[in-house]
Amino acid sequence: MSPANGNPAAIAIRNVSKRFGSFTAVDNVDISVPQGAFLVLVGPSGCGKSTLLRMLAGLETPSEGEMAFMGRIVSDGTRGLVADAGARDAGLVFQSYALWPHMTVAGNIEWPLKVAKWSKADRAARVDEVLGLLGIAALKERYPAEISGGQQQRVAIARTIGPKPNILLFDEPLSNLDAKLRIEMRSELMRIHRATGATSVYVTHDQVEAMTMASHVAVLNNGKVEQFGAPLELLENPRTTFVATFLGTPPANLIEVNKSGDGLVYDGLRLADASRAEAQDGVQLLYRAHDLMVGDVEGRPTISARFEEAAPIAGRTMVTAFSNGQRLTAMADGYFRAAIGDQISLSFVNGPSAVFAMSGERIS
Ligand SMILES: Nc1ncnc2c1ncn2[C@@H]1O[C@H](COP(=O)(O)OP(=O)(O)OP(=O)(O)O)[C@@H](O)[C@H]1O
Repeated sequence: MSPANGNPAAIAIRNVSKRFGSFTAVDNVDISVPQGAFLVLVGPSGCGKSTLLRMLAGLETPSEGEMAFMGRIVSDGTRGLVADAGARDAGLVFQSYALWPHMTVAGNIEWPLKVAKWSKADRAARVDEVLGLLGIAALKERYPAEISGGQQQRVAIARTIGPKPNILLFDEPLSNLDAKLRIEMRSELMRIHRATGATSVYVTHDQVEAMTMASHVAVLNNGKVEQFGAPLELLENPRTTFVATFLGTPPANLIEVNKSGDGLVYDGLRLADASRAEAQDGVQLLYRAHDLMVGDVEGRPTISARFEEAAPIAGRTMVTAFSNGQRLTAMADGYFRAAIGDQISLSFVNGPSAVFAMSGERIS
């Protein structure tokens, strides 16, 4: 449906909450994305992402708030209104493929087109088109039991995009695939998203998936949106410690420090200027892994830590070590090895990239 005037958001979620009894699974979520956006809902298990997606799909009714696609209300909690799946113009891909076992690949893809009353000729042309788009034309006459898990997932995606929905909804669609296939399918999905021109919403607990695929990311925690924005904006400008430590690879370090004189001090070591903490006495400093280097660096604060593990990444090494019971992630140039339990030096080569109150809110 075309917008009446201006450019309404392809998807607008307005103050939506969902309660199950006295439990609030989705808490006053308010986000909008433009047409063609790839919105990723990311967060730990139980944070409410699937419930939010199920409301977008029309499988759950909001307890409060409303959802609009292209300016048209599709769910309204106050009135208990939920437009059915057909009227929403949205297609859903689950993590389980749920193909119809008694139908061939072509039959599976054709079925929703039959339901939507496409002509026979149009159906045949569209089935061939999406088979080509997903690179599975050779599997056309096979049955689901005769193809691999990765191929089944492609068929499920082909079946969903067949009727050309304006909105594509994905619920952890890659979680059943092995690591290599998952990376391949990530780029495939992006290609399909662009080729269809649809607006996509994608649920995952995998922050790497979120950062690689998204045009917009909503980080959810306990049913609330902790932060919403472009992936790099969230990485460079996290508003809370939750966002700062949930996003980013390798994981970031949060170091608790206290004010002492004009400095912020960790274990007797001055790490930053006290002015960074404003009026607070104790704060948390954020250091990305590359801000903490293995070894002594002249003129930089250095601590001793107990070596735990080393993982080579692109010619460098990600090192995990413990200091005062705290897990730290640092980088070493080239390949680095030590015996578990060895004491190693870690240097803070850069200042903290952010300062947070003990409550988790950003200060500076
Ligand atoms: N039908 C239901 N009745 C009661 N509680 C529910 C229902 N559906 C979900 N919940 C609860 O709501 C919360 C959010 O669930 P949801 O499935 O949306 O989380 P999620 O972020 O998708 O988690 P996961 O990554 O584990 O799938 C959970 O605590 C869950 O137990």
